[in-house]
Amino acid sequence: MAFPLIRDVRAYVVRGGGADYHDQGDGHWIDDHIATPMSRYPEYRQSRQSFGINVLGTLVVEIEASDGTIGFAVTTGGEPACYLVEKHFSRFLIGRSPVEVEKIWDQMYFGSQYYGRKGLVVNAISGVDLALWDLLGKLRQEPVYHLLGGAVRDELTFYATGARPDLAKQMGFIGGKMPLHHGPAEGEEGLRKNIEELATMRERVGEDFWLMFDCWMALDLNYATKLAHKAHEYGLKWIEEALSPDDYWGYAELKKKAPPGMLVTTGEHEATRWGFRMLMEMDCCDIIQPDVGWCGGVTELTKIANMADSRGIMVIPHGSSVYSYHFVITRHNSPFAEFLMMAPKADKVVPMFHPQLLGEPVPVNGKLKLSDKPGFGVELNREVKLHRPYVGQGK
Ligand SMILES: C[C@H](O)[C@H](O)CC(=O)C(=O)O
Ligand SMILES: [Mg+2]
Repeated sequence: MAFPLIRDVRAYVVRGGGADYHDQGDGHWIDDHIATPMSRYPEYRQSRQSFGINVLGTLVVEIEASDGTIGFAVTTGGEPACYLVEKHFSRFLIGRSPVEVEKIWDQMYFGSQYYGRKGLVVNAISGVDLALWDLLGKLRQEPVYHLLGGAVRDELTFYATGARPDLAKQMGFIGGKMPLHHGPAEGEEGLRKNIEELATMRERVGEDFWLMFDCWMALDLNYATKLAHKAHEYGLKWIEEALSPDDYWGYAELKKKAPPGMLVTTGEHEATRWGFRMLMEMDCCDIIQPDVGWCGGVTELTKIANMADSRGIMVIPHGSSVYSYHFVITRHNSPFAEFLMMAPKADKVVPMFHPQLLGEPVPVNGKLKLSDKPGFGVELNREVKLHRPYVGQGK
Protein backbone atom coordinates (compact mmCIF):
# COMPACT_ATOMS: atom_id res chain seq x y z
CA MET A 1 0.00 0.00 0.00
CA ALA A 2 1.44 3.37 -1.03
CA PHE A 3 1.21 6.08 1.59
CA PRO A 4 1.17 9.80 0.89
CA LEU A 5 4.45 11.40 1.87
CA ILE A 6 4.86 13.93 4.68
CA ARG A 7 4.68 17.47 3.33
CA ASP A 8 4.62 19.63 6.45
CA VAL A 9 5.51 19.61 10.15
CA ARG A 10 4.24 22.37 12.44
CA ALA A 11 4.90 22.99 16.12
CA TYR A 12 2.84 25.26 18.37
CA VAL A 13 2.82 26.41 21.99
CA VAL A 14 -0.47 26.45 23.90
CA ARG A 15 -0.97 27.85 27.40
CA GLY A 16 -3.48 26.95 30.07
CA GLY A 17 -3.64 23.34 31.24
CA GLY A 18 -3.76 20.51 28.72
CA ALA A 19 -0.59 18.48 28.32
CA ASP A 20 1.24 20.93 30.59
CA TYR A 21 -1.16 19.95 33.35
CA HIS A 22 0.73 21.97 35.96
CA ASP A 23 -0.24 25.16 34.07
CA GLN A 24 -3.43 25.73 36.09
CA GLY A 25 -5.09 28.75 37.70
CA ASP A 26 -5.01 29.71 41.41
CA GLY A 27 -6.49 27.44 44.04
CA HIS A 28 -5.85 24.16 42.18
CA TRP A 29 -4.90 21.14 44.33
CA ILE A 30 -1.92 20.49 42.01
CA ASP A 31 -0.19 23.66 43.20
CA ASP A 32 -0.98 23.51 46.91
CA HIS A 33 2.22 23.18 48.96
CA ILE A 34 3.40 19.97 47.30
CA ALA A 35 6.86 18.72 48.31
CA THR A 36 9.47 19.10 45.56
CA PRO A 37 13.27 19.20 45.32
CA MET A 38 12.86 23.03 45.56
CA SER A 39 11.05 22.82 48.92
CA ARG A 40 14.42 23.26 50.63
CA TYR A 41 13.99 26.95 49.72
CA PRO A 42 11.14 28.39 51.83
CA GLU A 43 10.30 30.93 49.12
CA TYR A 44 9.52 28.12 46.64
CA ARG A 45 7.68 25.82 49.07
CA GLN A 46 4.08 26.94 48.84
CA SER A 47 3.67 26.82 45.07
CA ARG A 48 5.38 24.87 42.31
CA GLN A 49 4.49 27.64 39.86
CA SER A 50 6.70 29.93 41.99
CA PHE A 51 9.82 28.09 40.74
CA GLY A 52 8.46 27.79 37.21
CA ILE A 53 6.90 24.32 36.96
CA ASN A 54 4.56 25.63 34.23
CA VAL A 55 7.10 27.77 32.42
CA LEU A 56 7.14 25.67 29.23
CA GLY A 57 3.47 25.15 28.34
CA THR A 58 2.16 22.56 25.92
CA LEU A 59 3.86 21.57 22.68
CA VAL A 60 1.48 20.68 19.84
CA VAL A 61 2.99 18.85 16.87
CA GLU A 62 1.08 18.50 13.60
CA ILE A 63 2.31 16.33 10.74
CA GLU A 64 0.55 16.74 7.42
CA ALA A 65 0.63 14.20 4.60
CA SER A 66 0.40 15.16 0.92
CA ASP A 67 -3.27 14.06 0.77
CA GLY A 68 -4.12 16.61 3.50
CA THR A 69 -4.42 14.07 6.35
CA ILE A 70 -3.07 15.53 9.61
CA GLY A 71 -1.76 13.62 12.60
CA PHE A 72 -1.12 15.54 15.79
CA ALA A 73 -0.07 15.11 19.41
CA VAL A 74 0.39 17.21 22.53
CA THR A 75 3.03 16.98 25.23
CA THR A 76 5.00 19.31 27.49
CA GLY A 77 7.80 21.36 25.96
CA GLY A 78 6.50 24.74 24.79
CA GLU A 79 8.59 27.14 22.77
CA PRO A 80 12.02 25.47 23.10
CA ALA A 81 10.51 22.20 21.90
CA CYS A 82 8.89 24.06 18.97
CA TYR A 83 12.35 25.23 17.94
CA LEU A 84 13.70 21.68 17.99
CA VAL A 85 10.78 20.25 16.02
CA GLU A 86 10.70 22.99 13.37
CA LYS A 87 14.41 23.74 13.00
CA HIS A 88 15.99 20.34 13.64
CA PHE A 89 13.65 17.34 13.52
CA SER A 90 11.44 18.34 10.57
CA ARG A 91 14.33 17.50 8.20
CA PHE A 92 13.91 13.82 9.16
CA LEU A 93 10.21 13.89 8.21
CA ILE A 94 9.51 16.15 5.24
CA GLY A 95 9.28 14.16 2.00
CA ARG A 96 9.41 10.85 3.86
CA SER A 97 6.79 8.13 4.23
CA PRO A 98 4.90 8.12 7.55
CA VAL A 99 5.49 4.35 7.81
CA GLU A 100 9.19 5.00 8.55
CA VAL A 101 8.49 5.40 12.27
CA GLU A 102 11.58 3.51 13.49
CA LYS A 103 13.99 5.25 11.15
CA ILE A 104 12.58 8.70 11.92
CA TRP A 105 12.85 8.04 15.68
CA ASP A 106 16.41 6.83 15.32
CA GLN A 107 17.44 9.85 13.26
CA MET A 108 15.80 12.33 15.68
CA TYR A 109 17.45 10.68 18.69
CA PHE A 110 20.95 10.18 17.28
CA GLY A 111 20.83 13.48 15.35
CA SER A 112 20.31 15.29 18.69
CA GLN A 113 22.30 12.99 20.97
CA TYR A 114 25.15 15.49 21.33
CA TYR A 115 22.80 17.87 23.15
CA GLY A 116 19.81 15.66 24.00
CA ARG A 117 19.35 12.12 25.39
CA LYS A 118 16.77 13.05 28.07
CA GLY A 119 14.43 15.83 29.23
CA LEU A 120 13.05 18.44 26.89
CA VAL A 121 14.70 17.05 23.75
CA VAL A 122 13.11 13.65 24.31
CA ASN A 123 9.78 15.37 25.06
CA ALA A 124 10.00 16.95 21.60
CA ILE A 125 10.95 13.60 20.01
CA SER A 126 8.00 12.00 21.84
CA GLY A 127 5.60 14.66 20.52
CA VAL A 128 6.72 14.00 16.93
CA ASP A 129 6.55 10.24 17.42
CA LEU A 130 3.00 10.39 18.83
CA ALA A 131 1.87 12.70 16.00
CA LEU A 132 3.33 10.23 13.52
CA TRP A 133 1.40 7.31 15.07
CA ASP A 134 -1.75 9.45 15.00
CA LEU A 135 -1.14 10.19 11.30
CA LEU A 136 -0.53 6.52 10.53
CA GLY A 137 -3.75 5.55 12.30
CA LYS A 138 -5.68 8.23 10.43
CA LEU A 139 -4.23 7.14 7.08
CA ARG A 140 -4.99 3.50 7.79
CA GLN A 141 -8.36 4.36 9.37
CA GLU A 142 -7.46 2.35 12.46
CA PRO A 143 -7.00 3.22 16.11
CA VAL A 144 -3.39 3.26 17.32
CA TYR A 145 -4.03 0.33 19.66
CA HIS A 146 -4.79 -1.85 16.63
CA LEU A 147 -1.46 -0.86 15.11
CA LEU A 148 0.25 -1.79 18.39
CA GLY A 149 -1.05 -5.35 18.35
CA GLY A 150 -4.64 -5.01 19.52
CA ALA A 151 -6.36 -4.92 22.88
CA VAL A 152 -5.64 -7.64 25.45
CA ARG A 153 -8.70 -6.69 27.53
CA ASP A 154 -12.08 -5.06 26.91
CA GLU A 155 -11.63 -1.95 28.98
CA LEU A 156 -9.17 0.09 31.00
CA THR A 157 -9.26 0.22 34.79
CA PHE A 158 -7.99 3.33 36.57
CA TYR A 159 -6.59 4.64 39.80
CA ALA A 160 -6.89 8.38 40.36
CA THR A 161 -4.21 10.92 41.26
CA GLY A 162 -5.40 13.91 43.25
CA ALA A 163 -5.97 15.47 46.62
CA ARG A 164 -9.17 13.50 47.36
CA PRO A 165 -8.79 9.71 47.23
CA ASP A 166 -11.97 9.50 49.32
CA LEU A 167 -13.96 11.08 46.48
CA ALA A 168 -12.05 9.02 43.91
CA LYS A 169 -13.31 5.90 45.68
CA GLN A 170 -16.91 7.12 45.37
CA MET A 171 -16.26 7.75 41.65
CA GLY A 172 -15.32 4.09 41.12
CA PHE A 173 -11.52 4.25 40.92
CA ILE A 174 -9.46 1.34 42.32
CA GLY A 175 -7.09 3.58 44.27
CA GLY A 176 -6.02 7.11 45.05
CA LYS A 177 -2.54 8.58 44.80
CA MET A 178 -2.02 11.71 46.87
CA PRO A 179 0.64 14.34 46.51
CA LEU A 180 3.05 14.41 49.44
CA HIS A 181 2.75 17.87 50.96
CA HIS A 182 5.83 18.14 53.19
CA GLY A 183 9.47 17.36 52.43
CA PRO A 184 12.58 16.83 54.56
CA ALA A 185 13.11 20.59 55.09
CA GLU A 186 9.89 20.66 57.14
CA GLY A 187 11.36 18.22 59.62
CA GLU A 188 9.55 15.93 62.04
CA GLU A 189 6.48 18.15 62.09
CA GLY A 190 6.11 17.87 58.31
CA LEU A 191 6.59 14.10 58.50
CA ARG A 192 3.88 13.90 61.15
CA LYS A 193 1.51 15.96 58.95
CA ASN A 194 2.17 13.67 55.97
CA ILE A 195 1.28 10.62 58.05
CA GLU A 196 -1.79 12.34 59.53
CA GLU A 197 -3.10 13.04 56.01
CA LEU A 198 -2.63 9.38 55.11
CA ALA A 199 -4.30 8.25 58.33
CA THR A 200 -7.29 10.52 57.67
CA MET A 201 -7.68 9.19 54.15
CA ARG A 202 -7.33 5.59 55.32
CA GLU A 203 -10.11 6.17 57.80
CA ARG A 204 -12.33 7.60 55.06
CA VAL A 205 -11.68 4.94 52.39
CA GLY A 206 -11.50 1.80 54.52
CA GLU A 207 -8.96 -1.02 54.48
CA ASP A 208 -8.99 -2.29 50.93
CA PHE A 209 -8.83 0.82 48.78
CA TRP A 210 -5.32 1.52 47.46
CA LEU A 211 -3.58 4.62 48.79
CA MET A 212 -0.26 5.83 47.41
CA PHE A 213 2.07 8.78 47.98
CA ASP A 214 3.54 10.71 45.04
CA CYS A 215 6.76 12.28 46.36
CA TRP A 216 7.74 14.11 43.13
CA MET A 217 11.54 13.64 43.60
CA ALA A 218 11.44 15.59 46.91
CA LEU A 219 13.03 13.23 49.44
CA ASP A 220 16.35 11.78 50.51
CA LEU A 221 16.91 8.12 51.26
CA ASN A 222 16.67 8.49 55.02
CA TYR A 223 13.41 10.46 54.92
CA ALA A 224 11.91 8.18 52.28
CA THR A 225 12.73 5.10 54.37
CA LYS A 226 11.20 6.64 57.49
CA LEU A 227 8.10 7.75 55.59
CA ALA A 228 7.68 4.32 54.04
CA HIS A 229 7.84 2.54 57.41
CA LYS A 230 5.47 4.95 59.14
CA ALA A 231 3.07 4.84 56.18
CA HIS A 232 3.13 1.03 56.16
CA GLU A 233 1.00 1.10 59.29
CA TYR A 234 -1.74 2.74 57.20
CA GLY A 235 -1.39 0.32 54.32
CA LEU A 236 0.38 2.58 51.80
CA LYS A 237 0.44 0.56 48.56
CA TRP A 238 3.35 2.34 46.94
CA ILE A 239 5.83 5.15 47.45
CA GLU A 240 6.35 6.98 44.16
CA GLU A 241 9.31 8.92 42.82
CA ALA A 242 10.75 9.47 46.28
CA LEU A 243 14.24 10.45 45.08
CA SER A 244 15.97 12.32 42.27
CA PRO A 245 15.62 10.46 38.95
CA ASP A 246 19.44 10.44 38.75
CA ASP A 247 19.82 8.63 42.06
CA TYR A 248 19.64 5.02 40.82
CA TRP A 249 21.75 3.93 43.81
CA GLY A 250 19.30 5.55 46.24
CA TYR A 251 16.34 3.81 44.61
CA ALA A 252 18.13 0.45 44.78
CA GLU A 253 18.67 1.01 48.54
CA LEU A 254 15.10 2.23 49.08
CA LYS A 255 13.74 -0.88 47.42
CA LYS A 256 15.79 -3.01 49.82
CA LYS A 257 14.76 -0.93 52.84
CA ALA A 258 11.02 -0.53 52.08
CA PRO A 259 8.64 -2.52 54.29
CA PRO A 260 7.67 -5.93 52.87
CA GLY A 261 4.74 -5.61 50.49
CA MET A 262 5.13 -1.89 49.85
CA LEU A 263 5.97 -1.16 46.21
CA VAL A 264 8.64 1.32 45.14
CA THR A 265 7.69 3.05 41.89
CA THR A 266 9.42 5.60 39.67
CA GLY A 267 10.25 6.58 36.11
CA GLU A 268 7.95 9.41 35.07
CA HIS A 269 11.01 11.65 34.59
CA GLU A 270 13.16 8.89 33.07
CA ALA A 271 13.61 8.54 29.32
CA THR A 272 14.50 6.00 26.65
CA ARG A 273 15.31 2.28 26.75
CA TRP A 274 18.73 3.09 28.22
CA GLY A 275 17.38 5.05 31.19
CA PHE A 276 14.82 2.37 31.98
CA ARG A 277 17.39 -0.39 31.51
CA MET A 278 19.39 1.28 34.28
CA LEU A 279 16.34 1.38 36.60
CA MET A 280 15.62 -2.28 35.93
CA GLU A 281 19.16 -3.67 36.01
CA MET A 282 19.91 -1.83 39.23
CA ASP A 283 16.69 -3.24 40.74
CA CYS A 284 15.43 0.25 41.60
CA CYS A 285 11.68 -0.34 41.66
CA ASP A 286 8.71 -2.68 41.40
CA ILE A 287 6.71 -0.64 38.88
CA ILE A 288 8.05 1.65 36.15
CA GLN A 289 5.96 4.70 35.22
CA PRO A 290 7.17 6.06 31.88
CA ASP A 291 5.30 9.04 30.50
CA VAL A 292 4.72 8.31 26.81
CA GLY A 293 4.98 12.04 26.03
CA TRP A 294 8.36 12.30 27.77
CA CYS A 295 10.12 8.91 27.49
CA GLY A 296 10.39 8.84 23.69
CA GLY A 297 6.82 8.25 22.48
CA VAL A 298 5.04 4.99 21.72
CA THR A 299 7.96 3.72 19.61
CA GLU A 300 10.31 3.89 22.60
CA LEU A 301 7.72 2.87 25.20
CA THR A 302 7.25 -0.42 23.32
CA LYS A 303 10.94 -1.21 23.74
CA ILE A 304 10.92 -0.18 27.41
CA ALA A 305 7.80 -2.23 28.15
CA ASN A 306 9.19 -5.32 26.40
CA MET A 307 12.27 -5.18 28.64
CA ALA A 308 10.05 -4.78 31.69
CA ASP A 309 7.81 -7.66 30.59
CA SER A 310 10.78 -10.02 30.39
CA ARG A 311 11.63 -9.12 34.01
CA GLY A 312 8.11 -9.36 35.41
CA ILE A 313 7.97 -5.61 36.08
CA MET A 314 4.68 -3.74 35.67
CA VAL A 315 4.53 -0.71 33.37
CA ILE A 316 1.95 1.80 34.58
CA PRO A 317 2.48 4.89 32.44
CA HIS A 318 2.33 8.32 34.00
CA GLY A 319 -0.78 10.36 33.01
CA SER A 320 -0.78 11.19 29.29
CA SER A 321 -4.45 10.58 28.56
CA VAL A 322 -5.20 8.86 25.21
CA TYR A 323 -1.52 8.51 24.40
CA SER A 324 -1.06 6.08 27.26
CA TYR A 325 -4.54 4.49 27.02
CA HIS A 326 -3.85 3.17 23.50
CA PHE A 327 -0.69 1.56 24.81
CA VAL A 328 -1.96 0.19 28.14
CA ILE A 329 -4.89 -1.63 26.50
CA THR A 330 -2.40 -3.69 24.43
CA ARG A 331 -0.16 -4.87 27.29
CA HIS A 332 -0.55 -7.67 29.83
CA ASN A 333 2.07 -6.06 32.06
CA SER A 334 0.03 -2.83 32.25
CA PRO A 335 -3.07 -4.10 34.05
CA PHE A 336 -4.36 -0.65 35.07
CA ALA A 337 -3.79 3.01 34.21
CA GLU A 338 -3.45 6.39 35.89
CA PHE A 339 -6.09 9.10 35.70
CA LEU A 340 -5.00 12.58 36.80
CA MET A 341 -7.86 14.46 38.42
CA MET A 342 -7.66 17.89 36.84
CA ALA A 343 -10.74 19.40 38.50
CA PRO A 344 -9.32 22.09 40.83
CA LYS A 345 -10.76 20.39 43.93
CA ALA A 346 -10.33 16.82 42.57
CA ASP A 347 -14.04 16.37 43.14
CA LYS A 348 -15.14 15.36 39.65
CA VAL A 349 -13.84 13.66 36.53
CA VAL A 350 -12.88 16.11 33.78
CA PRO A 351 -10.78 15.35 30.66
CA MET A 352 -7.12 15.21 31.66
CA PHE A 353 -5.87 17.39 28.80
CA HIS A 354 -8.81 19.81 28.78
CA PRO A 355 -9.23 22.08 26.84
CA GLN A 356 -6.76 21.01 24.16
CA LEU A 357 -8.33 17.83 22.84
CA LEU A 358 -11.79 17.33 21.37
CA GLY A 359 -13.41 13.96 22.06
CA GLU A 360 -11.00 13.09 24.91
CA PRO A 361 -12.50 10.04 26.65
CA VAL A 362 -12.75 9.85 30.45
CA PRO A 363 -13.35 6.94 32.81
CA VAL A 364 -16.87 6.28 33.99
CA ASN A 365 -17.01 4.39 37.30
CA GLY A 366 -13.23 4.04 37.02
CA LYS A 367 -13.43 2.19 33.66
CA LEU A 368 -13.11 3.12 30.01
CA LYS A 369 -13.75 1.31 26.73
CA LEU A 370 -11.63 2.75 23.94
CA SER A 371 -13.38 3.72 20.72
CA ASP A 372 -12.36 2.53 17.26
CA LYS A 373 -11.83 6.06 15.96
CA PRO A 374 -8.66 6.32 13.84
CA GLY A 375 -5.36 7.44 15.33
CA PHE A 376 -5.57 8.33 19.01
CA GLY A 377 -9.27 9.08 18.47
CA VAL A 378 -9.10 12.78 19.33
CA GLU A 379 -8.92 16.08 17.43
CA LEU A 380 -7.07 19.27 18.24
CA ASN A 381 -9.35 21.93 19.69
CA ARG A 382 -8.70 24.82 17.34
CA GLU A 383 -10.50 27.21 19.66
CA VAL A 384 -7.45 27.21 21.95
CA LYS A 385 -4.85 29.82 21.01
CA LEU A 386 -2.11 28.14 18.96
CA HIS A 387 1.13 30.10 18.71
CA ARG A 388 3.72 29.02 16.12
CA PRO A 389 6.96 30.75 17.15
CA TYR A 390 9.22 29.22 14.45
CA VAL A 391 8.66 28.05 10.91
CA GLY A 392 10.84 25.21 9.70
CA GLN A 393 11.26 23.70 6.27
CA GLY A 394 7.73 22.51 5.40
CA LYS A 395 5.52 23.51 2.47
C1 LIG B 1 0.75 15.04 41.86
C2 LIG B 1 2.18 15.04 41.44
O1 LIG B 1 2.92 15.91 42.23
C3 LIG B 1 2.37 15.42 39.98
O2 LIG B 1 1.83 16.68 39.74
C4 LIG B 1 1.74 14.42 39.03
C5 LIG B 1 2.45 13.11 39.09
O3 LIG B 1 3.62 13.02 39.40
C6 LIG B 1 1.72 11.88 38.78
O4 LIG B 1 0.59 11.96 38.30
O5 LIG B 1 2.28 10.82 38.98
MG1 LIG C 1 4.17 10.90 39.88
